[in-house]
This record gives sequence, structure tokens and C-alpha cells, in this order.
Amino acid sequence: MTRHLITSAIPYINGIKHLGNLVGSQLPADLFARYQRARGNEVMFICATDEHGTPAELAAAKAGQPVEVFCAEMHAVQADIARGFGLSFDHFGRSSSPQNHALTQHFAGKLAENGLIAEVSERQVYSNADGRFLPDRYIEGTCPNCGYDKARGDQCENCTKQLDPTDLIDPRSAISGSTDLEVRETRHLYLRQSALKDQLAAWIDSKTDWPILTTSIARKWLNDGEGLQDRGITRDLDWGVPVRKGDQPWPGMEGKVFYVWFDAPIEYIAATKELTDASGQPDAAWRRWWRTDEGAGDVTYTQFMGKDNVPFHTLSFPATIIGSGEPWKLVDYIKSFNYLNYDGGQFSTSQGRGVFMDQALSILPADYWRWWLLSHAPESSDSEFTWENFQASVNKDLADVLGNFVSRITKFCRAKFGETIPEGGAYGPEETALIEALATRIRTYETHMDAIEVRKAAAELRAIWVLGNEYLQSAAPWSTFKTDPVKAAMQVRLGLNLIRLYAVLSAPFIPFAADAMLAAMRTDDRSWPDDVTAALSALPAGHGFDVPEVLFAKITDEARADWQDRFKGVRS
Ligand SMILES: Nc1ncnc2c1ncn2[C@@H]1O[C@H](COP(=O)(O)OP(=O)(O)OP(=O)(O)O)[C@@H](O)[C@H]1O
Ligand SMILES: [Zn+2]
Repeated sequence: MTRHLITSAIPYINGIKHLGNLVGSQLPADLFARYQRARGNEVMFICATDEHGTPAELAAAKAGQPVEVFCAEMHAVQADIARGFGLSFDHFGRSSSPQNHALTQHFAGKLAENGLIAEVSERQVYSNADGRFLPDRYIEGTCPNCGYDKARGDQCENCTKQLDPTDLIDPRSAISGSTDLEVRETRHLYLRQSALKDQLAAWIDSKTDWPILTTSIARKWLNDGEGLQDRGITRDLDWGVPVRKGDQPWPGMEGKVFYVWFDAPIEYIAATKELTDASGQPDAAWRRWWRTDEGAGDVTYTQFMGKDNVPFHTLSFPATIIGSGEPWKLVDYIKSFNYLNYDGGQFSTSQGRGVFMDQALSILPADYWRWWLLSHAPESSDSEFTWENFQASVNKDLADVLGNFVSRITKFCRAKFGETIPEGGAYGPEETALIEALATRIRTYETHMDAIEVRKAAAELRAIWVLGNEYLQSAAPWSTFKTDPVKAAMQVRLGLNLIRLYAVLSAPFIPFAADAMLAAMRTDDRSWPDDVTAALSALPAGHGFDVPEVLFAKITDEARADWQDRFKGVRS
């Protein structure tokens, strides 16, 4: 048994996530977690909401709620939708938890002790009307790069250029609209990433098996321009983790909070403590996942995220971990994703463009989405969601191949032998060939799943389903039955056992359908088919079963056209 710590990039709290967010982080992480559990390994699968920062404050203001209330409600909404998609987190935490406050302050204190925090006096925009500084998105104005007049203090959405609040032309407060602004001196903490550059570069160089997407983004940030820059880790805001040096006050930093990108990844650790605290376990229970000196030496840690999150996970968070000088677990493998685009454009939360997770669940079961998204995951390049492609893939793969197999074999057996697995007959050459082909493909499937090659694993799984259909077609128990009912019984018994086998293999991709298949076979036996021959006799003659309801309904052209129309605009 191996031990797997798995984290998904934590979704931001400002709204309901879209299908791009899902396939770029939480869903492939869930696939991997479910697979590792199915192989009998010990898994700790962590996700959380990312709750600090100006977008959360602005979203709360727009909703007319105190930010704490907004975040608590939105966390509950996101947790509920995650359950709807079958995301099997061991814990779905909150970056605003007391556990994360304490750990974030702990790391900052250690970094300061080790000389890796610099106090820098800098010029920030201050609003006289609002009586406060205006960091990041609290300030809007005209982009100096493209002239867009709604550029924000951290970035221009139009040309994507990263900005500083002081770069904006004709700046105004995003809170009050006031232009009565001035630039004032304020002191902030910087994480001295540049001092760790060589260590980080050597560490990245040692990761020869990582996806090119991951290492190329890390190298770009390490080397482009003047190389890895120090990073501001504090802000003049109320909402966030108060700046403290461990459990001590930090003189000169009163009233400031840590920047959201400093505390967010620390929440992976804190969320694990949230889990064990909630069940009254001692600290050793979470520390055995995170401290290499307290039991995490044999843990394999895998992170999942979209490409824009890669710099923080390859450089900033490792700088925090390494810089602490303490034996915290560093990530072993970073699986990153390109972007999923929507019907010729980008998904956008702020512009309400695309299909959002709640909407997706309101029109079709989770497994339809899980299957399409995973089998089209944007691994080697960006990929695109189109309704035509979605319809074709659901209808062909799920309805025609897997669903059809289950329906044909169960209905035929009920008609000729009743709802009990029939006895008699022995395997012939066709069955031996099928078992050999299955064994080869299942071993390949495992290889792809171990390597987190999501698309390849999906293709292999589909090929495994196809083997069953091909066997059924050529063995044709409905014809065999007329001349040799004992042989037909053997074929049907094999087919019904294949349903259980398919449920076990498919569960990481389509957990709800897998549950329905196992329920129809009246079994809880989820043992992994290390030995295919043995796996195909798990359900003995005489074992009862039920013909399941339609596993996957086909998507009609009318439904597709209707959704295409409904989701072409902007979410109101
Ligand atoms: N179109 C996309 N395709 C794949 N992954 C994406 C896409 N957009 C965002 N992601 C990833 O989704 C995860 C959650 O993102 P987060 O909640 O921070 O939203 P975001 O990055 O602000 O995106 P958006 O503003 O589009 O919602 C991150 O790992 C991010 O990299
Ligand atoms: Zn611009």
C-alpha cells in the first residue's frame, strides 16, 4: 500500500465555477484520488475555497453582504455542487479558517527568522473619500498599454497585462468611484524569492518527469527578464490573515493582512488540520501527511491546477516551504492543465460566459459531464467545448458502447434464464482471447492512470468497453441459445461479470453509473481486477441481479439545440 496526498487548486470564492475550472483542477484530482483508493492505497484528498483578496470583498459588497457572511454562504454553495459532481474530497476546507490563520502566521515568522522577509516602503494609492488604501482590484482606470477604460489595479482584462495600481491613467476608486486619490508611502513585507532562486532552479531541474507545461512555466518565471522577483505578501486590507510573526505581533504591520496568494496554498496543510480537528484527532493525524519527520516520508504528494496557477505552486509556495527551514512535505508531482475554451471563446466567470457547474447539473447527470470533460481534458493544448462534440461523445461512448452493453446482456438473460446468473458451460477459445485482450488493456489503463495521462486513460477505458460489445456481437448468445443453451449460459455469465468489472474500472471516471451497475449486479465487490480470470468469476451462478434503468439516455438534437441557444449569451 502506498500513501497519496492529493490537492486540487482551491477555487476562488467569488462565484460558482465553470466547466473550465472543474476540468483544470478538481475533476482530474478526483479521478486520481478515486483511482488510488480503488487500488487499495491510502489517500488524503484536499480542496478548499480560496476566500481572501479584493475580488471576494467586491463580490460581497455587490451582494450587499458582510464578506464573512458572503464567504460562508458561497462555501456552502460550492461544497454542495462539488458533492453533486461526486468530487470525493476527504475535506473541503476554507482558507479563512483559524487553522490557516495560525499556520500562515507561523510560516511568515519562520521566513522572517531565516532572513527571507524584507520590509519595503512603497508608494500605494490612497483614497481620501474612502479613508483607505486601494490595492489590486479596488482601483480602476485606463490601461496604459491598450487604452481600455475599465482596467483594474492588478491586471487589464482586455489586454491581460499585469499592472500596478499606480500604472493606471485617470484612476478611480472601485468602491466609491472617487477620483480624490493620492499616492502615499506604506510599508509592506516581501518574500525574498530571489534569495532562493538557485535552490528553486535546482529543484525544478530535478523534476525530469514533470509535464513540460509545468516546468516551462516555472523556468520562464525563474529566468525571464531580471529573473525571479521578490513578491509582496501583505496588503492594506481588513479581510485576510492578520500579519503576525508566528504568535507575536509584527511591529509596523498593524492593521495589515497577508496577500491572498501567500495564505492560499498554506490552506492545503491547514485544511488537513481542519479535518482532523473536526473529528477530535490529535495533531499527529494531520502531521503524518505533511511533516517528513513525523511520518510523511513515504507520502507521494500530487497537485492539480490550471496553467495560470503554476508559478505560485512551482516557485512561491515551495519558497515558503523551503524557506521555513522546517521539514514540511514538498510536492512530488504537479499535474497542470491548459485551458478549456467554450464554443469559440473563453469561459469567463466575471463575464458569465460558458456553462457553470450548477447549470450543468441542472440539465444532465454528473457522469455525462465528467466523462466528456475528462476524455477531452486540455492536457497537451487548450481544448474546446462544443455542444455537438459533447452530444456525439455522450451518445457514442456512454449510450452506444457502455450503456448498450449493460442493457443487452441483462435483458437477454432475464428473457431466457431469468434474473439469476445461469450455470453450466466452460470457456472456449473466444473467451480466452477476450480475457487476454482485457488483461493487456487493463494493464495499459493502469499505466496511464498511474502517470495521470487522463485522455489516454479515457481512451483505454473506452477500448475496454468496446471489447465487451465486440465479444457480445460475435458470441451472439441469442443465436447460441437456439442450438446450445449451456454455452449461451456461459456467455451470459461472463457478460454479467463483465458489468461488475466495468463498474470497478470505470468508477474513477463515472462514479454514479458505476454505483448503479454494481447495485444492478447486487454486489459491493469493488476489488480491482489484478487477475482478470478471477475477476470474471466473482459473481457465481445462482447470484441474482436486476435489469437497471437506462444508464445513459441519448442527447437528442432538439435538446442540444435548446441548450446551445440557452447558454450562448451571458449569465444574468
Ligand atoms: N478555462 C479554464 N480551463 C481549465 N482550467 C481553468 C480555466 N480557467 C481557470 N482554470 C483553473 O481553475 C482553477 C480554479 O480557478 P479559480 O477559481 O482561481 O478561477 P480563475 O483562475 O480566476 O478563473 P475564472 O476567472 O475563469 O473563473 C485554477 O486551477 C485555474 O487555473
Ligand atoms: Zn490593456
